[in-house]
Amino acid sequence: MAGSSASSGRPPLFATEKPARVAAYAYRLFAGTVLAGLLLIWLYRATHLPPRSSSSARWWAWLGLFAAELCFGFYWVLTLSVRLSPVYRRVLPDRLTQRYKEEELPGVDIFVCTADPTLEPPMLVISTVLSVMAYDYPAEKLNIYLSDDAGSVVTLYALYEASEFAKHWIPFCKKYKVEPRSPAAYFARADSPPDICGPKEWSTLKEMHKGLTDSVNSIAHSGKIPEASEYKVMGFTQWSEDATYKDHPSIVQVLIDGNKRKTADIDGNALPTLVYMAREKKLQEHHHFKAGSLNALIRVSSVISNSPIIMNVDCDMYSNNSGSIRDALCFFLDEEQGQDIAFVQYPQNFENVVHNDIYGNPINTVNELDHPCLDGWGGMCYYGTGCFHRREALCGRIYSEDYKEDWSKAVRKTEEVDELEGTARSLATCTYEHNTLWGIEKGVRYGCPLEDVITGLQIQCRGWRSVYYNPARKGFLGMAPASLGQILVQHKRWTEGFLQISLSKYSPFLLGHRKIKLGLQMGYSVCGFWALNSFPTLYYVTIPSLCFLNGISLFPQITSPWFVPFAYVVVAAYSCSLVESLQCGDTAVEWWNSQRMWLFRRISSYLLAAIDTIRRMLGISESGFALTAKVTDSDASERYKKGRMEFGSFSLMFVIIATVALLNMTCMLFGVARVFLHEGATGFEALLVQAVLCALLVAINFPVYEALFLRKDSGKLPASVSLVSFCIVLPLCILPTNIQI
Ligand SMILES: O=c1ccn([C@@H]2O[C@H](COP(=O)(O)OP(=O)(O)O[C@H]3O[C@H](CO)[C@@H](O)[C@H](O)[C@H]3O)[C@@H](O)[C@H]2O)c(=O)[nH]1
Ligand SMILES: [Mn+2]
Repeated sequence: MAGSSASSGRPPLFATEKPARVAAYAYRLFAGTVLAGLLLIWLYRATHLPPRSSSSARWWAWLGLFAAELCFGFYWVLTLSVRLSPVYRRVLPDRLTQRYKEEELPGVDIFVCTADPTLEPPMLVISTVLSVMAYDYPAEKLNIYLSDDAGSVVTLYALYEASEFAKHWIPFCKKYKVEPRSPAAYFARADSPPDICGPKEWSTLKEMHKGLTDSVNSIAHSGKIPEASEYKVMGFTQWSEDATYKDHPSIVQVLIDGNKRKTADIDGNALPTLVYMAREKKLQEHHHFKAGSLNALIRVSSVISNSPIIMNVDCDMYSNNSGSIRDALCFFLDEEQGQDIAFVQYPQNFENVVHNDIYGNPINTVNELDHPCLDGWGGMCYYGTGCFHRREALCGRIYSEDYKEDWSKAVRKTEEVDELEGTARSLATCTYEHNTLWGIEKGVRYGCPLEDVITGLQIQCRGWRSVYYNPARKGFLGMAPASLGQILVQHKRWTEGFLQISLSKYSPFLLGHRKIKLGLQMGYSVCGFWALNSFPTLYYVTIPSLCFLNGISLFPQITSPWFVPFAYVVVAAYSCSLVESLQCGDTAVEWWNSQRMWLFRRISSYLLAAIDTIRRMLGISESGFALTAKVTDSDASERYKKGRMEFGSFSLMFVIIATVALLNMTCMLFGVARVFLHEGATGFEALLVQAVLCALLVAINFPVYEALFLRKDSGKLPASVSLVSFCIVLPLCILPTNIQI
């Protein structure tokens, strides 16, 4: 165990553990053998280049493979950074309780973001809000802010209803220590009351929650709020008829003023402060998506509560662990090791993933292996949700050793709520940031679809550290997209963001030079260069198969000693990945599914992201933020549960996927037929590796063939995609390969 707070004489509030040394050495040894295999492959490619004169197609194909293998090799070296040096954190919240009285604990501001009441239903949003309102933390110290980028009256209505329901829900949670504290998640799972709770109390609350759900859903459906007078006196009056999602004034409404204690729960206890904010939007002003709303929240909260700790979650990511605030504080408040910690990131876990998820959604290996390694290098990334920040660090402060945080500093500039709301509104106008450092040096960064990662990197480059905390009871649960199209679009946005960072002056290697460790720079680049995998992968899954069809051999014969490094690298890499996956809790089917998703993402999302990034760098296009839908229609969600991939509509990404799948099937069928007809079984000797590669690609693409030929439901691949793919595959397969290029 590292880091005892020896000099302060106080026992530490958290512990850091490293795996046994022998495991680390064994991994290094293994990595060394794979590296040796890679070097031999490169050597083989360089020394066996076919003469150009005999077959120029073979020469070109060979060169391309060499380039692809060089790329894979370098990328693999980068990925070593997320396998060496993991650390695991454990918190000791009992010590925190012993050391700090409740009134000495710091204030915490929690930000929840939503942007569209259709894609993000208000009921989902308020379930998240209620879950964070019910944290096991003194209500006077807790302030919840909801940013509604749509400026939707329906969302405010839902939040108002939630504030009423909270008066019953929070005391219930605290009295019976229920988990999780999202009422929707709780009632979906619990079918009987907690032990000491009477059935009447439980069923009354359950009914009340059902009433809330029905009323919010029906208002969301109709888009009209009830005429009843109570709603008119609130911020509802501020909506004018012509306000739209993209054009509306700033609205700040304090729904529960924790300071005034006018509003108490049914037991007479204080409730956390609850604020609704819709920042101003104008068509001609760039609003910078989520980053813009987070920065507006930082400013608005600074005049209302100004807590030294800020936590932010996406609207679909409810708190699943009521102890998370205290856990996170163990890091910040540790006298010896906490001074330079800027943020504590929790992993992203999903509530809606099914067993043997077809999209490989459980990201267990990333959560269990990659992230602890980033932490080991001193800098877990900021992933935009489920993250506790030190306000000062988020607002641009450079770390210095003599800096001491004043945890009790929360200020409230005025007692009058009207005045407060007025000041807060002026901080949420779209002109406020003109000629300021907001979005550049202050707050969350603008101009990148991955505002979170670049912001985290910048904070680390200012001398701060971050930690990763992955407790057994998950801190947060969100919604994973459950349709292929949505996943690919989401990954395209992320990949574009990562590549943009990697190719800019904010790249981890440039910005982080001498500021963060080399291992961390490489760790960032693992995702940073996702996009660059796209070209070699696309090459590897098409050219060797086409060459197989045409009888062009590109790999050593199975009897040649050069076959050994190829076989070793592939078998070693894939078995290691399978073992890791199983160790982290995935099933073998999930591993196989995630390999398929890797392939799909690389040839579609990553490829288009790379192309779009180049276009953006040339000034041809601008990056946006395609919101991920959090609702799936019921047929589609049934298909998801049955493990059917959801295609449905025409998209360029589906065309690429279908084309690669069709191409491989054609090459396999006609390639095998050609060898047998012309050369007999001995003809396979030189083509065996390609035949196996082609067969594996056919096997992994099985769901695509199903969607192309077998399925009748509305999630199959549309005929237009099949048609375009056929039109591409056909000429490719009959293209003569003996032309001199
Ligand atoms: O203009 C916008 C767009 C989005 N959001 C909010 O941002 C969050 C994330 O959007 P979502 O569509 O769910 O994107 P995801 O791809 O699921 O988000 C992941 O990736 C984002 C970066 O691309 C991070 O910001 C998120 O935290 C991370 O969960 C949601 O709460 C949205 O309401 C806004 O507030 N304003
Ligand atoms: Mn999301």
